[in-house]
Amino acid sequence: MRVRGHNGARAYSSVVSRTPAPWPPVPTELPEPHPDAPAAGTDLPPHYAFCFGCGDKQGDGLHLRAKVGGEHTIRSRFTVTEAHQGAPGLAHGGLLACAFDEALGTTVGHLLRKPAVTGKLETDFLLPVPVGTTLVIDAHLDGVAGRKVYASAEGRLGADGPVAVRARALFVVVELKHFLDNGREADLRAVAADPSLLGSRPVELNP
Ligand SMILES: CCCCC/C=C\C/C=C\C/C=C\C/C=C\CCCC(=O)SCCNC(=O)CCNC(=O)[C@H](O)C(C)(C)COP(=O)(O)OP(=O)(O)OC[C@H]1O[C@@H](n2cnc3c(N)ncnc32)[C@H](O)[C@@H]1OP(=O)(O)O
Repeated sequence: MRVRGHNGARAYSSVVSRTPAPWPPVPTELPEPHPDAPAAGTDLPPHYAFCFGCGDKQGDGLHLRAKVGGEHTIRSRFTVTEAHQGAPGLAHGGLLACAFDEALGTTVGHLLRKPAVTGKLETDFLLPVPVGTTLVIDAHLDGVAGRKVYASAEGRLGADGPVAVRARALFVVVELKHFLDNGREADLRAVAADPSLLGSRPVELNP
């Protein structure tokens, strides 16, 4: 059914339907884990100390912590603090989306051992997430089609709580050049001077 948006633009109601589209949207393969992929049970280090999602050097960041689950899964935890509010006592939806971007990106990066960036991220917010909650996010690598990598996740209010947020994303594998060409020079130099700022990297970064 066709509907009109508030600005008169023509749109399809299916765009905002709760009925999920097929996923992954294209034929994919599920690769064997990379030989250097961390084993089940491994606690993963922050991938970049200044990352808003996982970095130790971002005071009000999300401080997501991730642990490898099965061959294609990673479990992340994120505790919502006062700094993450959107409404009184409730997490901001954009920050929840950030947590899923991080959890999904960590899953793709660590299991495939390739640099990839988010091309598309969809989120379904099912329940409000109160300050003080630890969101437990189980992310799954769903399939690979060339450079395109599909992953999905659900987040619970505590390990055994109800599902509050679901997300799925397309990541696109890129060369390291992507970061070197586009990153701010001062930050690239800081990483070159102190490689420990990058907790995980497939190759040496030497700008
Ligand atoms: C510093 C080194 C780090 C290395 C680390 C590596 C491993 C270490 C382990 C772990 C890492 C751990 C954790 C990571 C944690 C968190 C991750 C957060 C990730 C982010 O937060 S990252 C920031 C936000 N992100 C961006 O900043 C991207 C901006 N963007 C671009 O840079 C380009 O846009 C790009 C590169 C995406 C594509 O550009 P491009 O020119 O290379 O390729 P192209 O356009 O041809 O797309 C190729 C195919 O993807 C399809 N495609 C693309 N976009 C699509 C869309 N939106 N919807 C549907 N399909 C799409 C095309 O349709 C085509 O499909 P097809 O091949 O079938 O035609």
